[in-house]
Amino acid sequence: MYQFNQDQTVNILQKHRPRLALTIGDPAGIGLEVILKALADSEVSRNYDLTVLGNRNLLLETHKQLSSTENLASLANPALLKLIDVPVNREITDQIILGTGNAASGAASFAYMEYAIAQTLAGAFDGIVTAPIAKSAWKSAGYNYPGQTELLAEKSGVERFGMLFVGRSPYTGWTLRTLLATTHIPLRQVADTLTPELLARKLDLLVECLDKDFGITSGRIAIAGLNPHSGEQGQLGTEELDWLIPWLEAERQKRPNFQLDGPIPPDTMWVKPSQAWYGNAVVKNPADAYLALYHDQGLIPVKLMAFDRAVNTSIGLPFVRTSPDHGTAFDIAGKGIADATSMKEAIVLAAELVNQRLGVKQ
Ligand SMILES: NC(=O)C1=CN([C@@H]2O[C@H](COP(=O)(O)OP(=O)(O)OC[C@H]3O[C@@H](n4cnc5c(N)ncnc54)[C@H](O)[C@@H]3O)[C@@H](O)[C@H]2O)C=CC1
Ligand SMILES: NCC(=O)COP(=O)(O)O
Repeated sequence: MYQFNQDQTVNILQKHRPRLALTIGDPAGIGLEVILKALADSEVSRNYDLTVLGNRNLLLETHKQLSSTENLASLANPALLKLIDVPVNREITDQIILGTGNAASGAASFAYMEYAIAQTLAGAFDGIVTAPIAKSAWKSAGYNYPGQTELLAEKSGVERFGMLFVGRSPYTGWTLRTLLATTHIPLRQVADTLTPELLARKLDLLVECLDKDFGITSGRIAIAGLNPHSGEQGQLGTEELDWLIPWLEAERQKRPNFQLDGPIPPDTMWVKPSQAWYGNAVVKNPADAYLALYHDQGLIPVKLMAFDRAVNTSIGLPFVRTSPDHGTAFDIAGKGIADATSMKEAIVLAAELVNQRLGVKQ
């Protein structure tokens, strides 16, 4: 039997074009616009095998509509795109109103996601890049999920998963990685939801992901406190003294490869990463990753630094999933002014993660 030598194998792997499904998200939002804009970039469309999952008529209508706005930007030619028309009842698509998320737009975006997940689990794609959906529209359509992440995890049969935001600084090239310990829950529930077991699971996932997806096997992880000034020795909240500090101490014994800093006062935790991001001060040792304890603790700084380019990455799934960090932006849908950088970054990162997992030299 013919045997490939190592160089030939590397060659074949190098030619692998990551096969990515791009779901169009909530069709009343800016999903189709940012996809058409991102795919107009030949670097993106040439290097990856991209298939849009959604609705052909909506794609053509969006292209026509955007071509007639004053804010004309380069758009991909819909005729040249690979597209799968996901079956959605015509009565539903007829009720989609650009700029207004409703039960119909929720039902449609849910159908695109379900289709993408099933096809990816069946091996048709290496990963999924999802345009934004509105959780409220899913709820109106009868689907009660906090977000796409939980649907992806449920359909993939995984219980350990996480929401990691990755942004590459256009100023310094430094990469900000922020994992959220809790995600879409009311603020009132955060303190009761956080436990040493939950944080240990998230830290495990983060360490695995740094290795598998970014080739980082040692370094520094910064972990936020919960209360102002990390509790100020119990005066401003006791979670740090009660369990966060002892938990971190135990983790340090278990993970000699990583310096675990924390609990860092949540307001000052973001000073060094912002300096590393903007390059306006010398930062000796910015962390390889940041663990924020709740949604806004992590996402306010991420969006201040990187709203135009951060990527939401689901970790712990059996395949790659990325998404832009922004939402459906119903207020600007159809106006032609949506910035597609984050969508482009989501596609590029998904492809890099696929290649990294396949062991392809990048
Ligand atoms: N990955 C996802 O599926 C996400 C979905 N969402 C959903 O999106 C919906 C709206 O959420 P919001 O909090 O209003 O956030 P949003 O990100 O949709 O909008 C916030 C503001 O940023 C602007 N904006 C957003 N993306 C932009 C872009 N690419 N270019 C230019 N301007 C942009 C909007 O016009 C708006 O003024 C919610 O239902 C939320 O659940 C929110 C975040 C992520
Ligand atoms: N704030 C992030 C967000 O809403 C993304 O949610 P998901 O739909 O990716 O789970």
